[in-house]
Amino acid sequence: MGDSEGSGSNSAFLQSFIQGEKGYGAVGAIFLGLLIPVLLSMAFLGKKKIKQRGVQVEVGGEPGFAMRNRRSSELMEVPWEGATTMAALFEQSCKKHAHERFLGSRKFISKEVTTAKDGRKFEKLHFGEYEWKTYGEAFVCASNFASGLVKLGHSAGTPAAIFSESRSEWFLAFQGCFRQNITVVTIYASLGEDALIHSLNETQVSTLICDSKQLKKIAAISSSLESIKHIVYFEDEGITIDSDVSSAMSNWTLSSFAEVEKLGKESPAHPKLPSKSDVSVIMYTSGSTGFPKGVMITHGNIVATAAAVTTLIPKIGRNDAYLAYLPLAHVFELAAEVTMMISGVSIGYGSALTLTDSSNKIKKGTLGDASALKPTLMAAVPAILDRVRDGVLKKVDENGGLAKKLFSVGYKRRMAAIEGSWFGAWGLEKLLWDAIVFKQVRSILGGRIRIILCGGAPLSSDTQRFTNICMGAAVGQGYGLTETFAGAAFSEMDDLSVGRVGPPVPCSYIKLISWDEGGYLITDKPMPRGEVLIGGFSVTLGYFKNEEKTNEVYKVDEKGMRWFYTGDIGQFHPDGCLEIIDRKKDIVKLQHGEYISLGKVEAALLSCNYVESVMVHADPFHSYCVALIVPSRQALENWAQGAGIEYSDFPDLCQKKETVTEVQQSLSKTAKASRLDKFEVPAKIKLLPDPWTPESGLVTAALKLKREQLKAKFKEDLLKLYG
Ligand SMILES: Nc1ncnc2c1ncn2[C@@H]1O[C@H](COP(=O)(O)OP(=O)(O)OP(=O)(O)O)[C@@H](O)[C@H]1O
Repeated sequence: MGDSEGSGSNSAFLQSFIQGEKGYGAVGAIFLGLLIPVLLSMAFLGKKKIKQRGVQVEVGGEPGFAMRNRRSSELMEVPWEGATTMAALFEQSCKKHAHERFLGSRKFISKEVTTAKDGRKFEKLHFGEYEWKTYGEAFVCASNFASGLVKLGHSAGTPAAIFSESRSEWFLAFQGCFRQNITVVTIYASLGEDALIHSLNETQVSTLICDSKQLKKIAAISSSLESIKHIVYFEDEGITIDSDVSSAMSNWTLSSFAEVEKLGKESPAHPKLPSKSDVSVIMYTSGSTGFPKGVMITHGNIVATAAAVTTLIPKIGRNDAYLAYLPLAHVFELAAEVTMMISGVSIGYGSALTLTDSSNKIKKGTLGDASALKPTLMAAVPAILDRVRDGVLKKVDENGGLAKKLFSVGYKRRMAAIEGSWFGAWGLEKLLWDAIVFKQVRSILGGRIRIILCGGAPLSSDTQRFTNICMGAAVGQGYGLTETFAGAAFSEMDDLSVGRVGPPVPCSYIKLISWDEGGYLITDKPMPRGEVLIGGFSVTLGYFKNEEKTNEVYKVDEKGMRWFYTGDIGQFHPDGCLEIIDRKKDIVKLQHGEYISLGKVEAALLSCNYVESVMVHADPFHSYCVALIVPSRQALENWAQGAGIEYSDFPDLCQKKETVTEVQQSLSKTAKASRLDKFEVPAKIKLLPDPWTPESGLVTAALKLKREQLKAKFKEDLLKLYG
């Protein structure tokens, strides 16, 4: 009774308010207009249940806090019965999708060299449409290639190496090798001479498969290569083989991919198929922590990761097109392409330098790879997405005026919606912003991207949001290592949170163990924290010819499960998702006992407008850190112009006292906004004019810092900063 009276009087009150009994009608309507959504969203938030994505699980081995994917109580090993090896998976997938498009390459039309105002020369390429091989044709081609290798005389029991940029022949040669159970050594096309010689000799490779661009490099080191007998090269139009190259290789056979394929077609060999425990790949790590290590990956490891990841990409299938441009020698790209293959996706190859219509190597007026393919899926490492974001924001800034205002309002409205607010832009308003602002941004990547797989390094929250809003794509963040054939954690597409890498993939467990020395404990509140261990079918055999290192970081528990100790530090959220918060090797204890996490500080400083690349260095015998910075040329030159600074060239601008002060002040602001501690803000900095590229050996192919190489190259500068 009381209740009904209460509600009756309430409704009477509201009624009178709306009807304007006291003259407040319009104000009342506005008030209600605001109040109702607030009440509704409070009610909604109150009821919102956390979606459980990972489930705690009891496992063997060292005590810790372990999690599995909620989807399957048993770890997943294969995508379907009988597909236990890469060779079986390839054959079955090719049969299943025989008439679908599989591997696509763009037709080369012409090449020209242009000269910039400052005299620098640039190669510009003109490509045509994609030309495709179906799954069925790819199987025939790989089988012929395998027979060709036998006919060529490849010694059974020795590995073959692939040393090339990503392209369809890479994938075909890779699959071909498995039809004769040949282990494949993968090598980055950007690898320097010493590391190349080391990896080829260490693994005693007898057949080296490469793109024709690499032939000169190989000829130059031919006298240091101990085991090579055959070279197979992928032909490229416009590249001919010099006589010096063939004479340096006179002790070896030298054949093109097409010749080997033809050889095999003429004399087919019986397939010699592998078993799941055979080593399929020896993959060298990217080398962010020192000299690359050769990881022995079994057929079972590849199959398990691909099977698990396929279940996590909604509606993946033959209607999808995947843009492949990252190096296949990196585990993340290889795992992604095998996942695509399982699902009958078409894979179109491109390159980082020809990706968009305005890419460096694309001739003006011709289409970049993304415009030609119009992909629905692609992979990226965070550094690439950061660059896309910076590029778009710079362009918006340059345009200024109404376009900039609209972008800013649209972005804020969509951001509010994505972060769960009822007041953000949903429904029709979302469509409107997409049409007037974001459609143009999306067209850079062909306009159809629905999911971007991102992994290999931490992705900043800003960039993840930018990708969601401007690219209209969900970001599937993958966490993994070469040692676990990528498969460790993968975020789900309906999870709109940032900074996390999702629950364990269904083929692996993830366990946190306490790291007392670093102060990360599984008993920590509100979330358990500790070193990340990965156990299950994706965990590889260990390091090639390095038992000591293998025994240090791989352990088998009493139940026979293999665990890999990653050295990464993570924490588990209540929904079972993992967040990577640190890396053991990146943590330095300063003179007064504070711990500084170099990676964390670098990630924060990268959001400073002036910073293109940064390496923070901390000497344990000092109480502060210092930093090497490659500044953003355009940002610095704009500032110099505005501030009336005179300089002869960019290196001169970088060494000016005023420039260093300006960048340092800006860094302090960024550090403050990111809530860094005082000891985390670099006390001194050195500005370096030349960018760090994989070719310079200062960053990995996934664009991660190679600290040891950077420290060696800039030893004098670092000493001076501490002087
Ligand atoms: N999504 C991610 N978020 C945060 N860090 C990641 C993510 N994915 C990978 N990483 C980092 O990358 C590492 C694995 O990289 P990779 O296997 O390429 O070798 P590397 O560690 O860079 O090279 P090396 O072992 O030679 O130093 C992980 O240990 C982790 O530190």
